[in-house]
Amino acid sequence: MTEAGSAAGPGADEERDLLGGRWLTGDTPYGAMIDRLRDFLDHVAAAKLDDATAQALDADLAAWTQRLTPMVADEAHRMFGRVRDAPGHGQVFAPAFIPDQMGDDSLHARVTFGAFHLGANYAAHGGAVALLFDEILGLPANMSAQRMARTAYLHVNYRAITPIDKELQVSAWVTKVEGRKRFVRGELRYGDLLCADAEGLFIELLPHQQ
Ligand SMILES: CCCCC/C=C\C/C=C\C/C=C\C/C=C\CCCC(=O)SCCNC(=O)CCNC(=O)[C@H](O)C(C)(C)COP(=O)(O)OP(=O)(O)OC[C@H]1O[C@@H](n2cnc3c(N)ncnc32)[C@H](O)[C@@H]1OP(=O)(O)O
Repeated sequence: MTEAGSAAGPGADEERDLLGGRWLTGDTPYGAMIDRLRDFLDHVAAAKLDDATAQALDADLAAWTQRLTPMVADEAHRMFGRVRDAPGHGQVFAPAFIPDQMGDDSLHARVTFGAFHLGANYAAHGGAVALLFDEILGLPANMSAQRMARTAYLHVNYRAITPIDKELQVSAWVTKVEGRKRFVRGELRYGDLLCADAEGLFIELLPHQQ
């Protein structure tokens, strides 16, 4: 594999997005690998390893790092975070959200935080919740934009513990558009319980900022 587009196979989605890259679909070998990587990170985070297991895993990871090093590509040809129908669109740093409804100015999704996103006491890390909101609010902020909109601020209110390993509901909707400015609100719920809400300002970039 030398570049993302050619490696993705016949299932690859050639459509280009606002960032100038390609979107892939989950039925590609890359999509399957990313699903496994997310699951792997949750298993690493949840496990108590003995020394022999840690050493074996370290050796395997070192071999894979070496194998991947010559495949480093420029940003437009990278695949990470570009699997349209994978949880968290294949960005395993982000919690595993699955969009159910996506309009021009709103989004409803399910999300499950795993062990990888644990803060303490089986609750999600506050930074992971903020990361989720950046992704989830950023999508409707960008859907109808001509150019990419960047986060200018993101205000998160933590209202209750956000549990891991439970399916949660997350929503985001544009509340106001003023020139290049898009104001977006979001909520994260576990059933009737409001875990967190957020407000973000996203600013559409000028041509020279892209
Ligand atoms: C699952 C399927 C997916 C399918 C998706 C398909 C398509 C979508 C494609 C792509 C979208 C992809 C992903 C989206 C997801 C996530 C998005 C994450 C985005 C980020 O994670 S991105 C990284 C973090 N982000 C930064 O790295 C920003 C650093 N920063 C800057 O790059 C500049 O700062 C910039 C450009 C923001 C503005 O700079 P600038 O020079 O262009 O504009 P300026 O400063 O003049 O501000 C203009 C007006 O905004 C007001 N204003 C500015 N800042 C304010 C603030 N903080 N508070 C209140 N007001 C503020 C001013 O007061 C003025 O207001 P006024 O016009 O009224 O005077």
